[in-house]
Order: sequence, then structure tokens, then C-alpha cells
Amino acid sequence: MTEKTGKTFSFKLITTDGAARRGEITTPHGVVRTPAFMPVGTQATVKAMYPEQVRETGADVVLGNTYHLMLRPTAERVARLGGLHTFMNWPHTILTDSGGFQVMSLAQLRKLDEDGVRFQSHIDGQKYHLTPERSVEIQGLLGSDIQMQLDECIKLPSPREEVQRAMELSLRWAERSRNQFEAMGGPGKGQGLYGIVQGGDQPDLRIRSAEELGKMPFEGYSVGGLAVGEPQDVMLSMLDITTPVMPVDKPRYLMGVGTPDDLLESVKRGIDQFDCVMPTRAGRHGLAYTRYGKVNLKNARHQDDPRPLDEASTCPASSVYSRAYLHHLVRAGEGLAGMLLTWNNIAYYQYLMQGMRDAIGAGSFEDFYSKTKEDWARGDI
Ligand SMILES: CNc1nc2c(CCNCC3CCCCC3)c3nc(N)[nH]c(=O)c3cc2[nH]1
Repeated sequence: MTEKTGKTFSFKLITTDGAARRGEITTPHGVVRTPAFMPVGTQATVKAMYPEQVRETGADVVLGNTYHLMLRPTAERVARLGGLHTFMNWPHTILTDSGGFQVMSLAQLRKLDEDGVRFQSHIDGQKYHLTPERSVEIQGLLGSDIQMQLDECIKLPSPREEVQRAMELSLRWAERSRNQFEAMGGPGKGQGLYGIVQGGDQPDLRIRSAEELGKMPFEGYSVGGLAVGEPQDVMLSMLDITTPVMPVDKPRYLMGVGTPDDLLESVKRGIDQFDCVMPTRAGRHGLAYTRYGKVNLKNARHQDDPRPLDEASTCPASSVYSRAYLHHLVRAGEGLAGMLLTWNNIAYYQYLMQGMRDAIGAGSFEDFYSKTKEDWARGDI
């Protein structure tokens, strides 16, 4: 059963505090409270968590992944089985990426040209041709509520002419993606398609990309081409340049970001949506995020510590289990270690986002920002 609200896609900007924004996105599968952290569900699952648990942490939306799902089990099979919401038992909002970023980072023998990207599956070597049109078709077959245009994201640093070529190609692909989305009746189904701002670390190219995309009727806009190896200050300076020239009445999604500090700094600069594999991946590697900074449970200093990670947390993984027990599980290589630490990390990320939403709503974001930085600096004692 999928929770169909029957509503069309909309974004309500509720209030602002400086450049920080509190809003709500309404999709056919529910409301997304922004700023929002969106847990990553790469292969139709948020790794090591049940969908009910993910929901309980406060997540309103999870990510699906066009690249992985088009290879296995294929978008057509997911569609035949009722779509991704039913397939993974997540009756709330789903956002999908277009697959281009994963192709460039995972596939073999990839060749990118004006028409799209040709590649061989990293699973079985089968050949594929992903175009702007095919990517939107796949996301439609999955039943995604928030879809992404196909784009070209290049690493940083890169020569300016490379950054410009990729940005201009992505603008042409934005147009083709939009045409395909409308041909498939996406707006009428209440779904949204986001344009993706590129331009690397070049202010003028960032501004041109944002302005050109703003002329097209996208339901939201992503900031792409960042978190690709550049220092945090470069990423943040690109946000200072880019968000002011993005439509103020549409959601902004910073792709692939980030650490808790990245989230705090980026919300401060007007970003509404985030995704990152950090909390889930770190959880599987014995690393816990808490309100007082990071705790590496591999470290022997925890072996006699009876305290939980955070006794004030509403998440059982954070408030019930001792650090000594978590340390034991990590050292023993037990699967429960990854399950509990992933649960803790996703719960902490949602706790942080809820704190920011409340602070913006109360006009006290600056205080929240400073207090959070102090708590992290205090570190785990
Ligand atoms: C980690 N840094 C980063 N990620 C970027 C991503 C991917 C965002 N995450 C997608 C999920 C990954 C796991 C599976 C489910 C989808 C980017 N994606 C696109 N399309 N364009 C970018 O410029 C783009 C830029 C990105 N930078």
C-alpha cells in the first residue's frame, strides 16, 4: 500500500532566518519538512535498516538509485511489481538521482558524448546507453516523486574549459530531460523534476548555469558538481555565489553532502535538501555520530564504558546499548554493530535537521549554529 495524497507537487517557504529557510515540499506520497536530510537507499534499501525504523527516526524521504536499479532488477521489473514505493515498502516520498554520477564513478568502459553516456555494467559487463530521455523514463517507471535531470558532474580541480563544457552539456541535457518529463505526464502525476546547477569552482559558470536553469519550469533545483574532492571552504564559497541566484520559491538540493558540519554550514547558506552515504557507511565501519562529535567504537578506550552513546536520545540504538557492548560487537565483526550504529547515525542526522528546522522557525538559527559548534568542539568525554 502506498500513501497517495493525490496532491500535486508544491513547495511552501514557511519562514527564513538569514539565508536559512524552513519549508515544506508536498509530493504524491507525503510532506517533506525542510531543511531535510534524505537517507540513501542505494539498492532499494537503506542499508542495515528496516524502512519502519528509517521512518521512526523522522525521515520524510529516502533516495532510490537509477543506476543500480536499472541494472538490477531493472526499472521495468520494479514497475511490473508496483513501483519502488511498493517494492521497498516505503509509502512516503522517494527521490531518485539520474544515474550519471554513479555511471562515472562505478561503471566500466564509459563513453560520454552529446547524446548520453554509454557504459558497461559493473555487475555483468552488459552494455547500456543512458540518455536524458532514458533516465527520466527509468525514474518514471520506478515511480519516483522527485526526479533529477541527467547531467555531467566532473571532479575538482579541473581545467576551466572542461568545467565549461560539462556545464553547457548539462544545460542542453536539462532541456531534453524536461521535455521527456512533460511527455511522460510527470507534472500531472504530481511528480517533480529538478534541474542541476553545474559550473565547478568557477563563479561565472555557476551563475550562468543557475540563471539558465531558472528560466526553465523545474519544480526544484539541485546544486551539483560539489563534494567531489574540493575543500569545504571552496564548496561553501560556491554556495555563497550560487544560492542567491537560484529561484527563491523552489527547493534547493545540495547533492552528496555531507558531514554534520557541512549540513549546518549549508543550511546557513540557503540549502533545503541533502543526501549523503556518510551516516550509513560510517555506521558499518564502527563510527558513531553524536551531538558531542564523532565516536570511533573500534577504539579500545570504550571496552569498559557502560554509558550509551547518548542517554537523552529517543533512538534505542543511542540510549540503550553501552559503548562497551558496541565496541565488543565492532571488534567481533558482528552484523548487529552496523545495524545499531547505522540506526544511531541516521537518528542523529534527523535530530540535527529537526533542531535546525525548529531554530529557523523560532528565528534563533544563529544561536543554534554557535551552540552546536560548541557541543561538537567539546567532543566526546
Ligand atoms: C558524494 N558527493 C557527491 N555526490 C553527488 C551526486 C550523487 C548524489 N547522491 C545520489 C545517491 C548516491 C547513492 C545511491 C543513491 C543516489 C551527484 N549527482 C548528480 N546527478 N549530479 C552531481 O553533480 C552530483 C554531485 C555529487 N557529489
